[in-house]
Amino acid sequence: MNVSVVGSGYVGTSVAACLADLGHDVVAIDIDADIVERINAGESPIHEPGLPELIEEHAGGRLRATTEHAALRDTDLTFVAMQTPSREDGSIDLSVVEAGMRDVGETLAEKEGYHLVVVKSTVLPGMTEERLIPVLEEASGKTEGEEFGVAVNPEFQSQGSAVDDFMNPDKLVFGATDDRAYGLLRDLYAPLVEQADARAEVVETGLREGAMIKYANNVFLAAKISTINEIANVCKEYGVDSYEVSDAIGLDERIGASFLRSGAGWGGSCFPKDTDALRAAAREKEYEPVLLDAVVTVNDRQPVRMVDFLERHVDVEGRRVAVLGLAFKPETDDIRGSRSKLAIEALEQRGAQVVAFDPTEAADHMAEQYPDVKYVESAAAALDGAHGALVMTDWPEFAALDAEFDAMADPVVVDGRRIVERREGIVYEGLTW
Ligand SMILES: NC(=O)c1ccc[n+]([C@@H]2O[C@H](COP(=O)([O-])OP(=O)(O)OC[C@H]3O[C@@H](n4cnc5c(N)ncnc54)[C@H](O)[C@@H]3O)[C@@H](O)[C@H]2O)c1
Ligand SMILES: O=c1ccn([C@@H]2O[C@H](COP(=O)(O)OP(=O)(O)O[C@H]3O[C@H](CO)[C@@H](O)[C@H](O)[C@H]3O)[C@@H](O)[C@H]2O)c(=O)[nH]1
Repeated sequence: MNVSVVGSGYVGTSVAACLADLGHDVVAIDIDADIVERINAGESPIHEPGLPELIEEHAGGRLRATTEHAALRDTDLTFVAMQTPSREDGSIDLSVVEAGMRDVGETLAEKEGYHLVVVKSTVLPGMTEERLIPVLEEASGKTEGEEFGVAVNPEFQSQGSAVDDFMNPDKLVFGATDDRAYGLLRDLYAPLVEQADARAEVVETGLREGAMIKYANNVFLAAKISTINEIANVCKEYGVDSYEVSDAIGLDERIGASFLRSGAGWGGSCFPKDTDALRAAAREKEYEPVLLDAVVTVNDRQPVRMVDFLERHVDVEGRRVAVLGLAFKPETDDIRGSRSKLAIEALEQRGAQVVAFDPTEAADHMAEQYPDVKYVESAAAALDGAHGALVMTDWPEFAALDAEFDAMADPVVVDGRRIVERREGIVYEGLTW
C-alpha cells in the first residue's frame, strides 16, 4: 500500500521505517527539514535500536521523507503522529495535531477517491470526533464517512524497543466507525498478523474506545509501578527485600511479573503526560480521580527520597554530588519526564553542586534546562571527588561500575534502579530495599 506518515518524531519515524520494511511504500512528512534530510540521507533522526539499519536499508527505496504535505495525495492512508504535549494544568494540548490536520485536510481537498486518516497520536475519547474530524471536513470541504474516513490506531511501542514492539505487538487496536477504515487497516497490518510467530490480537472497536484503551494501558502500568514503589518503600522500613517480594507476587498470573521494578519511578514522554491528561479529563467531568492523583504523588516523591537518603550520610550543601543517568530509561536519549530532573532540582535546592553523566545526547538536552549542572564525559569523571552518587537510570554500564566508586570523596551510593553491586568500601543505600 502507499502510506504517508505526518509527524516524523519518535513514533512517526519508527512507524514509517517499519511499514517500509513490511513492504509498503512510505513517505514521512515533517515540518522539520533537518529530520527530512537525515531520513533521506539514510540516517535515523533519533536514538532507537534497530532503526538506523531499517532507514539505511529502505531510504531512497520504499521510504522517503519530505516537508511537503502534498505528498500524501499519492497515498491511500495517512497516519497522523504529531506531538500532544501537556498544558500547565496537565490537560492535553491538541493544537499541534489540529494544525497538522488542517494541513492534511487542505491537501485532501485536491485528492480524488477515498482516503483514510489514521490518528496515531494519543488523544482523549471524543477529541477525534469533536475536534479533529471537523477540522478535516472544513479544510477539505469533504464529508467524513463518505469521501474520507478517520480511524484511531494507538501505538503501544516503548522507546528503546520501538522497532521490536512494532514488529511483534501483543495487540493492534483499530478504532473506527466505517467498514472501509477497518478493511484498510486490516490490509496494512496483514504482514504482521500473518507472520509465523504472530501473537497480535486485533481489537476492532469504536473511536472513543480505541482512544481510551491507549490511556488505560499507560495509566494502568504507571499505577502498577507506583503501587510496587509504595509497597517497596514500606518494605525498606521493615528491612524487607522488596525485589524478593516482587519476584514472588509476580508469579501470580493475576499480577504478572513485568513492571514490578521498584525504584526512582516512572518517567518518559508518555506515562507522566497521559496520566496527567486522564486526571484533567476526569476533573473536567467533575470526577475526582483520587487513585490517579496518588499514583503521581508516590512517583514524584521517589527522587526526593533518594536525596533524603543521601543526606542521612552527608550534608550535600556546597558539595559535589554525582547524578548517573539523565535519560528517562536506558537505550534512549529522551529526557522527557526523567526522574533525574526532580533529583537535580532537590539537590540544587539543598545547595549541592551537581555533576552529571549520561552515555547519550541526553546531557545536551538536559543542559538546556539545567545549565548550572556540570556535565562530564564519563561516569568515572562524575564520581571522581563526589560526596555521593544517585543512580537514576539503569544503563548497563552503571551496573558494571566498581573501582570508579573508590575515587569518591564520600562513597555514598543511592541506587534508584538496584543495579549497583553492594560491596565493602561503598556506603550503599537502596531506595526501596
Ligand atoms: N514517544 C513514544 O514512545 C510514543 C509511544 C506511543 C504513542 N506516542 C504518542 O504519539 C504522538 C507523537 O509522539 P512523539 O514522541 O513521536 O512526538 P515527537 O515530538 O517526537 O514528534 C512529533 C513530530 O511531528 C512533527 N510535526 C509537528 N507539526 C507538524 C505538521 N503540521 N506537519 C508535519 N509534521 C509536524 C514535529 O516536527 C515532530 O518531528 C504523541 O501523541 C504521543 O503521546 C508516543
Ligand atoms: O518495572 C518498572 C518498569 C518501568 N519503570 C519506569 O517506567 C518508565 C517508562 O518505561 P517504559 O514503559 O519501558 O517506557 P516508555 O517508552 O515510556 O513506554 C511506555 O509509554 C509508551 C508511550 O505511550 C507506550 O507506548 C508503552 O507501551 C509504554 O510502556 C521508565 O522511566 C522506567 O524506568 C519502572 O520504574 N519500573
